[in-house]
Amino acid sequence: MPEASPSDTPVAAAHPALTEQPRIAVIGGSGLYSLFDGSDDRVVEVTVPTPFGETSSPITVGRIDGRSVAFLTRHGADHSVAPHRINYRANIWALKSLGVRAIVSSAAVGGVSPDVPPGTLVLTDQFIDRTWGRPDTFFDRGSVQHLAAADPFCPSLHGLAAGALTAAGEVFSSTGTVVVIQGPRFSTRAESVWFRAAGAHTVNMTLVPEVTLAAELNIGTVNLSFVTDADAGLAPSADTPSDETADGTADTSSDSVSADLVFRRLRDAQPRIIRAIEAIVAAIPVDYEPRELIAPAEVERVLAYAVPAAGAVPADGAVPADGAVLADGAVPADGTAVVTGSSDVDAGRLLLVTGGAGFIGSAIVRQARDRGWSVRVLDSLRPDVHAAVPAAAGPAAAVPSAAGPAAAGPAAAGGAPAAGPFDDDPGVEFLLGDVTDPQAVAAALAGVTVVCHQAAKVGLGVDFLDAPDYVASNELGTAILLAGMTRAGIGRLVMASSMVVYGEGSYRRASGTGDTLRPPARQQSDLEAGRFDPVDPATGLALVPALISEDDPLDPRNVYASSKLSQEYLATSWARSTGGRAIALRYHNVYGPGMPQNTPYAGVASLFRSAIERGEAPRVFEDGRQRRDFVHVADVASANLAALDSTATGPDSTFRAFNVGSGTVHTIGDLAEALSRFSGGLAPVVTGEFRLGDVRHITASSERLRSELGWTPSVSFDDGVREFAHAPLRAAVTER
Ligand SMILES: CSC[C@H]1O[C@H](OP(=O)(O)O)[C@H](O)[C@@H]1O
Ligand SMILES: Nc1ncnc2[nH]cnc12
Repeated sequence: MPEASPSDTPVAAAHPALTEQPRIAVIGGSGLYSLFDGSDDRVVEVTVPTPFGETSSPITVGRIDGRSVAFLTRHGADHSVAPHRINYRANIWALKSLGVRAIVSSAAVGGVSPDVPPGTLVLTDQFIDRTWGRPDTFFDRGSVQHLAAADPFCPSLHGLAAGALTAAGEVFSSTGTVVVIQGPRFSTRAESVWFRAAGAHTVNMTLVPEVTLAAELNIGTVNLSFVTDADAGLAPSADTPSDETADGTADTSSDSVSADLVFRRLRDAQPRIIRAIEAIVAAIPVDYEPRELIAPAEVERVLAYAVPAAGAVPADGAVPADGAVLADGAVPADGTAVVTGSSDVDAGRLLLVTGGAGFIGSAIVRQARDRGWSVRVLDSLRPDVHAAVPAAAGPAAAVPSAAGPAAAGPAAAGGAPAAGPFDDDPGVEFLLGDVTDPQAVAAALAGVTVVCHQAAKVGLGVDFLDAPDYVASNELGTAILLAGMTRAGIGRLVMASSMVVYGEGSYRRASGTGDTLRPPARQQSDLEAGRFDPVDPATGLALVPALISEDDPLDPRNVYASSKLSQEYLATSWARSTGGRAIALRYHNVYGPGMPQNTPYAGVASLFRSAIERGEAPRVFEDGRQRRDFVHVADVASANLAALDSTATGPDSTFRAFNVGSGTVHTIGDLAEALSRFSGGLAPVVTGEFRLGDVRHITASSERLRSELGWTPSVSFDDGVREFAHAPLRAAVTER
């Protein structure tokens, strides 16, 4: 029992419901869902909100041997949190915030070595990590820290625990290397044999990253494991006398692992395990000081991360306590990134917007910030779109990008933090880098909950020589992003697609009879002769344009279009093979403030606006009667936010495409006329010129987006064009 000392004086509690700081915590593994006597009215239950989301369970604070001790059960009180989905960061951050310095963790383990047969208590002192995709550090943004992990468990707590168990008359193994597997499945026989050959004694699913996260916050951990089973069955070996079966293999089937066996053995052993835990707790001196493996100032910085406002994360469990998916919501507590109290389920969490410095991307970033997200932007600031490029602050060892000509510019920064377009908002982290650069993508994905993929080379382009750049930027970029997401265990994606995947719009026969149909690509000779409208081959009459729906056939007619469709197919394959949820938003004609001007990739609204600004008449191609759906960029951004929300729930392995259009049909001539009128510029000139790759009419039904995601556009054509007539465009790109 510890001697009373001056530092025995209770320390003021960090939580309003507590009168004293618990310096010691017990984390209960399987079978250990409560520690204190329920009838003890001094036991207090607290729910600690964290920057990383919910803890596995509320934390109970009671007394062991006169000491205030916090208890948290790792899988939740009803064992509802699977090992790979435990929100380890939330659990450890919450304990640290209460003042905990020492953790006694309990775990059920399988024995893979004859040294630790079922029934053995083991003081684990080493691990081999076979987990993946778990957010496993507090230092993945802002400041990078590298934990010295040679002895991940605290040697002094280990010594104290060994002494306490010996004094209590326990028989135990004072050393043990655990292999931590991803779970929730158990190991194959081959894996089990391999673990043993690698020198491991036990196997478990939860000790990593729990112990290293605790160490990152300078909390010492001692682990008490109970061997419940012989894993896949001990492999025969020279030093193992085994019961042999007829075919000569070892018969350890009675101890082979099953969940039932684990829970049964834990139940039987529970009094012994609790006695051992109590003995260890009692042996920890009140003045125990953990190792300072990380500079205290860095730990303080993590502790100072802003906690989402109450209500930002529903308490009803709508957001699972899921470290792997919820990932990083941590933001510096400088007041700038604190959640505004929105009821957004993802508020405070980290959203990656690729291409977030672009016209549409930056509108998404702004709306996401308004909704309480933390946002990271990965953007290469392509010189063919972005006029002014800040100097890269990244490493000199540039990682070349495959994005073709554009890569010669700032894209080579490899995902380094850089001065960028969001410098006025510390809640936005800007990384200069290209989605075709796997290292930049890996850096950008760290700690991310959901990805909004806007980075792309857009527009009809100059000529076919643009093809490699379209394919590299859009197809290869998406493949690299999806591979990175798979590696990082991120399962939610919203991506920018385009109406161009349909090719020509949808039409009906003049008679109104029959299904909708799709005319073939227009002929040069027809266009030269001013025959712009597709005709019904059967009657020679002009076809009547109809709204296109997501189930209409896909018919990409240029390289840009095929690259967008390929992005959709990649996302479909990714969702199918990883269990992810992907949404593609097929944008119709987006316009609004911040549109890039005078590039071959700019939309028609920007070309008209630029002409008017130069004092020229907007030049309208064909006869100006081409029908389009002009949708304001703010509405496109809100569609993205609705789509991002919807990926938080619903079935896994899904891909769904949605049109994004205003629902009102206008002609290109209407747009030119309205822009001239609202800006007081020259009236448009209808030139009869044409581009072979253009389609005649294409207008969207956005019914699916409205009915399934509850989205409605908020900017009317008149209001939007009036504003756009005077709104700033993105700076002009000059030759470099
Ligand atoms: C049926 S095994 C369940 C569970 O138990 C073990 O660990 P812990 O005691 O930390 O919960 C195992 O690794 C699994 O996580
Ligand atoms: N055999 C085993 N493998 C992984 N985790 C376990 N927990 C208890 N037994 C286990």
